[in-house]
Order: sequence, then C-alpha cells, then structure tokens
Amino acid sequence: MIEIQNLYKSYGSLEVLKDISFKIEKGDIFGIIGQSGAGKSTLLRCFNGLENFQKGEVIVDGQAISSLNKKQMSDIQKEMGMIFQNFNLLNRLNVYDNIALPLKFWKQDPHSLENKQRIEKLLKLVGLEEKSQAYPRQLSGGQKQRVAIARALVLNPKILLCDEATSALDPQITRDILNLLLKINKEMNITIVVVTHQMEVIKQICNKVAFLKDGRVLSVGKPEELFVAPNQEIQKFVGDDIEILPQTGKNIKLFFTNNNSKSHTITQLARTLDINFDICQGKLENFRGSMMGSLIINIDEKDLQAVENYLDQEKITWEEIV
Ligand SMILES: Nc1ncnc2c1ncn2[C@@H]1O[C@H](COP(=O)(O)OP(=O)(O)OP(=O)(O)O)[C@@H](O)[C@H]1O
Repeated sequence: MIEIQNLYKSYGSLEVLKDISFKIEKGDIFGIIGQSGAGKSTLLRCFNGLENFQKGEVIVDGQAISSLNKKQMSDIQKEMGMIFQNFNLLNRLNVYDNIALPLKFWKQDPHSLENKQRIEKLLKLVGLEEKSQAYPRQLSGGQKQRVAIARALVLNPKILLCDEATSALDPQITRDILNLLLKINKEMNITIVVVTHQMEVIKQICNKVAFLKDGRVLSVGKPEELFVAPNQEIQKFVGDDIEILPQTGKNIKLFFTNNNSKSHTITQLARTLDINFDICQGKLENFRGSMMGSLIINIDEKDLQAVENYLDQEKITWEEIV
C-alpha cells in the first residue's frame, strides 16, 4: 500500500531522514515511534506530498510519489486523510461544516443528499450525532479529535495518517480514540499509519511498528516481536526500567510471548534442573489483547550453562543482564 525505498530528506544541511525503507501493507495499523526530533512527522508528510525528499522513493498504491504531476498528487492526497495533535479545526465553522470542508475543496455540495447522509453516518461513527451544530470551542479535546477523524474520512480515503493524534489527550480519552481507530480499520478497511512517541499507542492498536532514531530505522516488525528482541534502545521505549538487581550470581531475563507463556515454565525449570533461584522482577504487557511478559531471575553462577541450555531447548528468548 505504501512502500518507502531508501528515502533521504534534508532541511538545508540538516539530514532528517537517512536511508529509510519499509513497507506498509493494506489493512495494517502501522506505528512509527521514536523520540522527539527522530523524523517521524517529516516521514509521514513525505507519504502525502506535504514534504518533498531528495533521494529514494515513496510508492503509494503502485504510484511513485516523486513522478506525479499536480493533478495526480491531489488525487493521491484525496486517498489519504490526515489527523493532527492539535486537531486543526476551524473555530468559525460548526462541526458539520468542519467535516464538510474537504468536500468544498473538491467543489462538492456539502448539503447534497448524498453528502448529508455521508456526514450523518460519520457523525454516528465518531459518536457525535448530537453535536453537528456545535462549534469547536464547545467541544472537549476528545470530541474535537473525533470531528477531525470524521473530516479525514469524508472523502472515503483508503489511508488515514495520524500525527501524534492522542498526544494532547488524557489516558481514558486516548483509549477511546484508539478504539475508534481500531473500529475504522476493521469496519471500513482503512489502512492506518500512526506517528507517536507513546509506546501505549503502539501496544494498543498497531500490528506493525517501525522504530526511528536520529532519522534512521532501528527496527521494523510486530510490536510483540520487537518487545521480546533483546535490543536496549527498543526496550527503553517499552518502558523496561530495570530495577536494582542482585550483585551476586547471574541475572537472567526471560521473555514470554503468546507461544511460550505457559504458566509452568518457571516451575518446570526448577524441577527439571533441580536448582533454586530468586525471582527479582516480573512484568506483563498487553499487545492488542495478547499478553506478553518478562521475568528476571537470579541464579547461581554454577547453574548458568544448564539454565541457558534448558531455555534454548524450550525456545524461550532470554538475555543475561549484566
Ligand atoms: N520545516 C522545517 N525546517 C527545518 N527543520 C525542520 C523542519 N521540520 C522539521 N525540522 C527538523 O527535522 C527534525 C525532525 O523533525 P520531525 O518533526 O520530523 O521529528 P519528530 O520525530 O516528528 O519529532 P516531534 O515528535 O517532536 O514532532 C528535527 O530536528 C526538526 O527540528
């Protein structure tokens, strides 16, 4: 659906995107995560032509963005709705007219029967049937983002681009908006790209994620797979702060995925190898409804080899914490 090939982008002498390549498939909810300044928003804006780039290519629905003329670019832009952190609503227009703005841009009558029905359907989808005549100043942040989502969908796009769409919202409202995005993805079959610095957003809705650091892709994959990959940069995002661990013996961190989250792994380990160990830290995380976990145990140094062999044999991902 969107393919990014060896993309480079600079602002003057500042290189912001460096050799970015990955693919977003139809139906994905694809997350792009990274710290402030990593280049996430710039990358997203290269997808719909809001930014140009110096090298590489972005291919949307089989069309190379850099080769499009003005008309072809607007047609592609029509296929991509976008929402932002600060909602970007027009305060002088009511909810209905804000949602209708893209229709006006495309010279359509916002009050034709077809468009009226379309906007009413969208108002229902985002749960704002009662607010059609309200003005932005009369709405909460979550409601404003719902209006922005309805507006982004009014032209029937295939792709929805979300730039830090929940960063200004509190945790409960964030969850509601994320559930709405999940619903839009499932029921309307819209591919969603989410730029965020919040790991929670990735965990709740994304089936794929790209980690960006200093304009480069650190890793791309399923969130739960990257979570179990022993990569310290990524674990920082997952919020894996390791507490103080014993200074004696060896500390081993085990990662449990859906495939190996058998409850008896740990008791089996003790029984099979006939060893004792201490449990130092444990954590469970929810990825789109699947539980993933990690556990740090402290073992005697003399048992290290046997434990490593056992974990490898049981195909449990582990790392030694030093
Ligand atoms: N129009 C611009 N002109 C010059 N530099 C820019 C411009 N837009 C962004 N930058 C710079 O490009 C880099 C990447 O910015 P970008 O906004 O893409 O990062 P980000 O990962 O989205 O961060 P944030 O979450 O803080 O928005 C930053 O160093 C930023 O200062």
